[in-house]
Amino acid sequence: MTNDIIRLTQVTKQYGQQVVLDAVDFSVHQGEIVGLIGPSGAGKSTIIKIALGMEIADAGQATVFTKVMPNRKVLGQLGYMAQSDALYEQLTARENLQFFAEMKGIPRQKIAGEIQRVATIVALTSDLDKRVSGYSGGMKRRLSLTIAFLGNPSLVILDEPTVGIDPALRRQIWTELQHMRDQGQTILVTTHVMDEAELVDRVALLLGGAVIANDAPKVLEAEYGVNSIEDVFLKAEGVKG
Ligand SMILES: Nc1ncnc2c1ncn2[C@@H]1O[C@H](COP(=O)(O)OP(=O)(O)OP(=O)(O)O)[C@@H](O)[C@H]1O
Repeated sequence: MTNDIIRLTQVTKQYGQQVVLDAVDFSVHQGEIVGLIGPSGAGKSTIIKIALGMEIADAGQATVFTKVMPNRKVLGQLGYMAQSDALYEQLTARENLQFFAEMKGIPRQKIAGEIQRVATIVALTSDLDKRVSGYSGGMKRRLSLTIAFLGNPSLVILDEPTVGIDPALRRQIWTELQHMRDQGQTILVTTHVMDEAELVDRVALLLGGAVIANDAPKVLEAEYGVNSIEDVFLKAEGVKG
């Protein structure tokens, strides 16, 4: 389909004897929030890394914006937040943001305003001039999130973005993600927080190396005869296990 922003076709990935992804088909369409869920070790980060071209599939193919990955040109159009923070600890948050904004090619005269905009989303404006080494874990997650938002990329990929973030701010971040989606941006997010999985447009459940369910939360709940995505997850795991 032409509006596939991410498309994995028959992707297989093996580490040693362990088959993590087994001929997975998975796509994310323009202007939707897709939540990728699954038990720890199911291969969620591996899907993301293959989509980004950071890992190479043993078989199958990943495309982003119809370009076969890895492809450097595509990277400028997306924002990525990894599961572990990759920040310059000895610099302030503002200096980190300045560095990443320049890397992304944001025009110099727009950088200060852009830093203010993304810091406001995660309530970091009053801490921007502190060194990252003095940041708490949650503050570092929030800073990583702002880096992914810099420049309003058309595709945002977030690996466990709200770990260590308190409930009020978590809600604010989800409101922002939905706003971005309404503006036409595309978002892929992994989460262990099942309440968050209720907020996405489509949930993909990864289990046993395959995407075993892939639909709107309410559709999946009806299909499984339960009232929450948490129960879909538990029921699916129970059936597989
Ligand atoms: N570089 C690697 N070398 C060997 N095994 C790996 C490597 N990367 C991932 N794996 C294995 O692949 C499996 C899937 O890992 P992955 O990080 O994709 O899972 P996940 O679903 O993101 O887990 P979590 O929710 O705990 O973050 C795990 O069993 C992991 O140990």
